Amino acid sequence: MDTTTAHRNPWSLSVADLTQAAVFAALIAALGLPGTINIGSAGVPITFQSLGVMLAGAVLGPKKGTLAVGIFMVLAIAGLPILSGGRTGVTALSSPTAGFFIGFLPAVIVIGLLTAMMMPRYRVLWGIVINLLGGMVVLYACGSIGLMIRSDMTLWAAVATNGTFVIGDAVKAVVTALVAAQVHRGWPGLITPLRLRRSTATA
Ligand SMILES: O=C(O)CCCC[C@@H]1SC[C@@H]2NC(=O)N[C@@H]21
Repeated sequence: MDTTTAHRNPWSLSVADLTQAAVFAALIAALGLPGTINIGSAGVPITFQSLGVMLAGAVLGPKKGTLAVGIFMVLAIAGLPILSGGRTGVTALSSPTAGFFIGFLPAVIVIGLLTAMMMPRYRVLWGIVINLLGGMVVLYACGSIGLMIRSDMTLWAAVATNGTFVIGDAVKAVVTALVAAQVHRGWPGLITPLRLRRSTATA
């Protein structure tokens, strides 16, 4: 059986894939250990866990990255206090951070898919744009919807709340792209390139 990256079923999962996803789920949990910084009254903390979500998508791609964030979220909802500040997923879902917590999933999917479309060559500038798109635009959109539902905020108040996070999250997007570029240089093939159209080339 041919097991090269080019010929593998893109949706199959090997033991190595599962291991990588588990390691990143643990990394996201560990990034919650430094605790939280609460600025403003919205009840949404500054956390390093969104850095972990960006890293999962940019380093592992859509399949393994989504699995990593999925494992992390399932463990949090199951009651492990692995969210920043020692909270569980159930606490998060009933709090102002609900939209951000749920938004981790679409964020990693968008980052993973766009990164896989850029591969096999990781370009730092495009990586930064992709991380900003998934880790800020998509995540903030979900977070704002959550704030409107959980905190009865108006759309504008909810969107304005994100202003607190912009600089920190932009730095996370840059750091993620730099780390991902190094990883993909040293470990080509970690992400299966994604093409929208089937190649018709006959070698
Ligand atoms: O722990 C939770 O329930 C989720 C916290 C989400 C915090 C969001 S993620 C995007 C933005 N950047 C941060 O540093 N904090 C917020």
